[in-house]
Amino acid sequence: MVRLEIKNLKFSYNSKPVLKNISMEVSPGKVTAVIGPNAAGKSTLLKCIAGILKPEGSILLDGKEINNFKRENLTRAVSYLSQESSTRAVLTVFEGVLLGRIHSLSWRVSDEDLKAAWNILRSMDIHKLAKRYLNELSGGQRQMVSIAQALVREPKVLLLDEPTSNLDLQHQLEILELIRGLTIERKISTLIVLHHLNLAARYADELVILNNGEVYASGKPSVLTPETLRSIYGVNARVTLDDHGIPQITPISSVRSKHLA
Ligand SMILES: Nc1ncnc2c1ncn2[C@@H]1O[C@H](COP(=O)(O)OP(=O)(O)OP(=O)(O)O)[C@@H](O)[C@H]1O
Repeated sequence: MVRLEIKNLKFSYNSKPVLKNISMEVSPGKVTAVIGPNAAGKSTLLKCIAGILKPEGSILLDGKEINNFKRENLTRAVSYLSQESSTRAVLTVFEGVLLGRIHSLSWRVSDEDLKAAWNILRSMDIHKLAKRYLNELSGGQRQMVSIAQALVREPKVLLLDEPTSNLDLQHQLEILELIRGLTIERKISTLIVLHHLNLAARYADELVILNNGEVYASGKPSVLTPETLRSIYGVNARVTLDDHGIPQITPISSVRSKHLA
């Protein structure tokens, strides 16, 4: 169980500021969704937390700066699934998932590693793909395998960048249910970038709305109000609450649109 804290995070690409003083927390056993328009800085934020980019400010795991972690300890604790994960290696699905446990694989694959790979393939209902080659899969199947690679490591912190972007509706729901279930069961601190606002409202405990490199608002899904959607996304939308008090968003028009009411 590891608490993730981010304090005054700043990052620039070639002196262009992309993250401007971000502070937020992700609690163990909770799913926090980062939402916001294109180019808001969502992927950059995840890359900073994963240790791929070196920002200013603090990223703390249980109060310890990630800069002070040895690389192997950071990759053991934090599992990161990027937006553009692809592999050119000629591997089967099973081998690819097994590689997700690279931190524990030594010269010999343990029974525990094999079991963990099978278990995750089964729980995602993709075990029938086990012997297929990764480069022969559909985009959605490949995305499922990438998610399996991230989960098989049994991380303390899970960072997922648009993990459901290529999935059909049934798989989107199944995967988000699985991620939510594992987050609660294993007390993972899960941070997930999602564009689909209704799914974010339904599956996340907390939302962080990024806009132009800053936290515009954060809190329970009820932060998604028509005013926020208009201000952040430039859309007119209706927001109703379902039986559980979860906001359901119906987009109506772009505020720029001249043709729609
Ligand atoms: N490698 C890079 N070099 C220079 N600028 C970059 C690089 N990667 C991203 N940027 C810029 O940083 C800003 C934030 O990009 P980022 O990918 O973090 O946004 P995002 O919120 O994840 O967007 P999207 O929803 O479109 O995926 C954008 O203006 C983008 O053009």
